[in-house]
Amino acid sequence: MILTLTPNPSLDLTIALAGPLERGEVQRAVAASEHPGGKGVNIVRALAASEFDALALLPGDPSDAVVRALELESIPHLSLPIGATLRSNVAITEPDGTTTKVNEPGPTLSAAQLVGLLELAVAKSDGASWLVLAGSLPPGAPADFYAQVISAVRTRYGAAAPRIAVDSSGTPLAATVAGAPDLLKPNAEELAELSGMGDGASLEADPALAASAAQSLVDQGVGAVLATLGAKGAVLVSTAGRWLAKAPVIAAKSTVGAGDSALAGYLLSTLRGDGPEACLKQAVAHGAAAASLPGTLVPALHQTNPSAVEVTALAPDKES
Ligand SMILES: O=P(O)(O)OC[C@@]1(O)O[C@H](CO)[C@@H](O)[C@@H]1O
Repeated sequence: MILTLTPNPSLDLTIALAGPLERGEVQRAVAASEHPGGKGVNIVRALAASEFDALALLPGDPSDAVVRALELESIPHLSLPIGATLRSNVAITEPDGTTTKVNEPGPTLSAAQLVGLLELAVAKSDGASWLVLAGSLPPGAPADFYAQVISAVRTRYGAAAPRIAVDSSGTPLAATVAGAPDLLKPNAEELAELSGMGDGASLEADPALAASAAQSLVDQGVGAVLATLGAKGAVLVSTAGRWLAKAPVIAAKSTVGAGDSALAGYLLSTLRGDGPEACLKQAVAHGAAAASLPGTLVPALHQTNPSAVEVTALAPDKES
């Protein structure tokens, strides 16, 4: 089973425009859709669509729109009541696939509620294959909240602990590196910030540089880094090697949730017992399929085409 923890989930509203976004103008939308979101929620939506056993843990009252949407869509979840309304995030998509995202901060969680979420993650980790710590942290959470969860789960289960993946950003992501998670899934910008090498644009343009940046995290004890590089594809770096997967050419409709789908594809591929190259292929196939769907729709396995993804091994850095 794949377990995800999303401390700051959202109701994702996607608004599609008929033309480019014009700042300061009134524009008419041609379509709008709403889905329960947050990175870990999207990962479970993608896994459930492919009938993989997955469970999303999140804060949220039974009456909250996010929790009700999860019920309605039959997405496996367990929510911890917090007595506050979860956030709404907005994505505006243009016909060429350009997506502008505005995310609310989310409700403040008390120390007791955060302990409740951490304890829920520890309890539900029993027998799980993966635990994914996903998304931003809500106001009130300490920056090392994910690091605390990693430590608590490993203390509780030792060698039987699930493998731990982190899909976050900024300080909450950086604070997990010392805890040696099994997998990090940064995008180019997050990888640049985390490694101190280049910037988002330069890592997307130069996958070898992205691989070097990922290597610097593996050298610090991270099990593997799956770095998504937008339309360029993704690189996977671990002690076993480094690979680049080129993304197939697609007509992008909305990139929201593409990275989450890529991680879902990678995780389900590990559960099939695939090797690193096949896992990377499935990740990029899932990400591409998600980007070609409108809004935050996530693909099922049968909607992905891993055979269209080309994977090549990358040479190690000269000094490593
Ligand atoms: O504000 P965060 O937690 O970093 O990201 C939240 C979010 O943008 O991530 C998902 C897409 O990856 C969306 O479902 C959601 O709105």
